[in-house]
Amino acid sequence: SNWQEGYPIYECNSLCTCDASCKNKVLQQGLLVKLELFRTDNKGWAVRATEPIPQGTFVCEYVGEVVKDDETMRNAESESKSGCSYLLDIASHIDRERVKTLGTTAYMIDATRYGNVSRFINHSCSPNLSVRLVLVESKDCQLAHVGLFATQDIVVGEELSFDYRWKLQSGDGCPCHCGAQNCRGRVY
Ligand SMILES: C[S@@+](CC[C@H](N)C(=O)[O-])C[C@H]1O[C@@H](n2cnc3c(N)ncnc32)[C@H](O)[C@@H]1O
Repeated sequence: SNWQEGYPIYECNSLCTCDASCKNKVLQQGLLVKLELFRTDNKGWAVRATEPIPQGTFVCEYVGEVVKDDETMRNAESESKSGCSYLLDIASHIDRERVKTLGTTAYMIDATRYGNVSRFINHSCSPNLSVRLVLVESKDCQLAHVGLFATQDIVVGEELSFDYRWKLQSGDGCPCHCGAQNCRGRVY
C-alpha cells in the first residue's frame, strides 16, 4: 500500500499512453489536501490538517535543493545557528534489505533555502505520514521525488509528522518533543 515505507512507487509518465486522469499519477497532481501552518510551544512552526485526510492519501512532496554531502555539511553549519535543519536523506528512507535493486542515492533534499509546506512538518517517533520515493520521469533513484503519504486517518487539527530518521549525534543533539509514548528522546 501507499503508506508502507521502504519500497519506491513508480508513477506513469509522459511516455505512457494514459492521460491526466490516470490513477497512477498521484504525486504529479501536486498538493490537493488543505493544510495550515501553526506555531507550537517547543517545536517552532508545524503543519496541521484543515480537512480529514484518509489513510493512504498522498499529502505533499518533500521539495528542496538536491545537494551532495559536502554542500550538506556546509549548510548544516549555518543551520545550527538557527537551530533548525531542513534536510531529508533519501537513502535513510529506503529499505535496503527488501529493495536490493535500487542504485546508490548519494543526495539529500535540502529545504533550507527553497521548499514548500513540507519543510514545516515536524518529526515524530510515532508519525502519521510515511516517506516514499516516487519515480516519475526516470527509474534512477538519484532523480526520485519524495512523497509524504498518510499512514492512518488524520482528523482536522491533527499535526502532521514523519520520522526524520536522522542519525543520533554525539553530544546533546536536539531533544524530541513529539510526545509519543515510544519517543526515542532525541531528534538527532
Ligand atoms: C524541517 S524543520 C520543521 C519545521 C520547524 N519546526 C520550523 O519552525 O521551521 C526541522 C526542525 O524542526 C525542529 N523539530 C522538528 N521536529 C521536532 C521534534 N519532534 N522535537 C523538537 N524539535 C523538532 C528541529 O529544530 C528541527 O531541526
